[in-house]
Amino acid sequence: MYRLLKEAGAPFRSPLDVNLTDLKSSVEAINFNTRILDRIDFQIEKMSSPFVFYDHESGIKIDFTHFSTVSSFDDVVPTYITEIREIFKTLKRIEKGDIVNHTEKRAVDHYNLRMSESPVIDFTHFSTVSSFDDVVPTYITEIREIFKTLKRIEKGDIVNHTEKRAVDHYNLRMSESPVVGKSLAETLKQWEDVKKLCDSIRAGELKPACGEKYSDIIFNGIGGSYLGPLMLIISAYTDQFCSVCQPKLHFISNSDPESFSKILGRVNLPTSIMVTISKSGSTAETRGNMEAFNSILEKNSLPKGEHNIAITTKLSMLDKYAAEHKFIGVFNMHNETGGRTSVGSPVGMVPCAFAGLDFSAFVKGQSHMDSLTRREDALSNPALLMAVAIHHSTITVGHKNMIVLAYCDALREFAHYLQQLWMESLGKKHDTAGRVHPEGQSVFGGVGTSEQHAFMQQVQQGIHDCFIQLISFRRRETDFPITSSGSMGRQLLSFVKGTEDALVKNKVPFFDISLLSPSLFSIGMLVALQERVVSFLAVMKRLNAYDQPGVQDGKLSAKAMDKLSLETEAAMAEGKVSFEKKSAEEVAVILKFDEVNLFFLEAILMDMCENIKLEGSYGKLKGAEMKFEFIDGQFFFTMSW
Ligand SMILES: O=P(O)(O)OC[C@H]1O[C@](O)(CO)[C@@H](O)[C@@H]1O
Repeated sequence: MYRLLKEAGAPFRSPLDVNLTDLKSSVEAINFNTRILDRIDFQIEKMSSPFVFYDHESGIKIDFTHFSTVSSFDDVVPTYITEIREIFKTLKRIEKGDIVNHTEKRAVDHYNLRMSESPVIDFTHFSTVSSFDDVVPTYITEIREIFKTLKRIEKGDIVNHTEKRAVDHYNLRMSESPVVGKSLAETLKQWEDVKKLCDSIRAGELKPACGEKYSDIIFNGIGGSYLGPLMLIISAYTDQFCSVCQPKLHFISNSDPESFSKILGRVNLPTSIMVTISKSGSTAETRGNMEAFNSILEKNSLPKGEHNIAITTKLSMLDKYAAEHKFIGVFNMHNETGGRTSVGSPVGMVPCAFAGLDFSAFVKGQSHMDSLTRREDALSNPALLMAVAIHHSTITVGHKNMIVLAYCDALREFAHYLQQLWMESLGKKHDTAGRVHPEGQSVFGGVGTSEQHAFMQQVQQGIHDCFIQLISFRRRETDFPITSSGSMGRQLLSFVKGTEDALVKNKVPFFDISLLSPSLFSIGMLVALQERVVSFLAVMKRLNAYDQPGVQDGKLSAKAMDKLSLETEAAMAEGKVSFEKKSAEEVAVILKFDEVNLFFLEAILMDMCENIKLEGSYGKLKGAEMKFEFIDGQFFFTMSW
């Protein structure tokens, strides 16, 4: 700073010859950047006000001005010099791992956990940012806005203006939350309730009418009501979860009769529970799966209540249905918890409880990361550095794609999880002022080294349209000797570093996030870090990160198709309509449809030709036959009874 000031003509002879107040006016006079002005303000505050502690790195300020029993620290501190010496000796012993809890003969490791479990993020090879010292100040206005927005979000202000809602996922894991009823303590209380029910099911204390222990849990949800739970369970058990967990766990997400039928083939229906997860309680795919499951229960004379649990918002369609049918468990989430950020709510709790996982470690990890990403000093805030690096990269080079490569099977679902978090949040047509300004970040990825043998060829040598987020863990729990690398774990490390080295040579920018181990605490930190980066990027790009109007477009069109499909079936069944070699347009006339979407109608007619005989598909058209012909580039349909 001294050098820059000298170059800019400030009248100082040496770095020591600087009076802070003079320095400030000189800086103002030469119109230097505002970040330096802020720093000087802090220094002046620190020097002129001896009762205020301010740590520039973390932004912590403690004001002792009105602690009247201490008139001056200068007088009081020396009277405790012996004790202070002892404090520092003990601090060193604690952090070295010495036994300091003598009654229980234990070391005390919470400081060590926090120190070593925090991620290390290495931006050395993020080549689009040559130096944060240069780049950060260019975004000072955006950074100010970021912290204003962060405070507004955490205070519970309405920040999702299109949906007129607050956004509460940060409050759910905040020790001291300003929003009543939403805090880490409240979340842990709800976790205890969830565990009580799930543990009694797992232990066989709560049984269905047949008297046997529940054997199978089917999680039914989509988007954020599926990706988070699956990601957590995979992080603990990889894809072996189905055979490892008791009761057995299954996931159904899509509307896919084939996979639904496979799940039904694997479970023992009289001892199964479907856990339906839906914030809105009305998502079509999820509702369809629950309806299909319940009609099979009914066919088998099994009561719905004993075989269903719901996670949803109060008074949603699902909440009312669950009350009506006396589901064995209903856990409510808040309206302000967005689907893609709901993993820290009952959406993540219930799957963790059934999988025997400690959800509290996950939210504590989130909470810890939130405190790091609240730091107002850019250089010590990991989310802010990531957001600046990514924003700068998209602006200067135009990188629109982010590849997430996690070197650990535990994170097999992580890229998929991030895809929703990032793309549903940042892929927007309008900015917050309502102007058309399409934005977005395409996210894809998977696990290294597997992807090394899949998409990495293009990344290394093909078009340069992406940057990479690499995630790896420093400590392993087990290992196996192999000759080429010494051990399997060492081979993985060689591949992480080998890939990074090749990326440097091929000039592909990346940053590397490394954590101690894939514990739930670490996964909580990772999730919270990405949530914050997304929040920050949304401010920088002036987007509402919390709505998803584009998804609504597809949902509404599918509803219109549903309506036409039902009307077509009903019209054909009424009077047993027959026709021969008719185009979709002609069929519309036969069925007396005035205005019709022919693109939809042709797809429906084609589907009838292929599936009309299938039990369960077109109930009203039982006994009808249908076929199609393709003549001169057009489809013609024939129907007979
Ligand atoms: O939990 P719900 O309400 O069923 O919604 C499922 C998913 O659908 C969306 O609303 C849109 O895809 C997501 O945001 C959400 O996670």
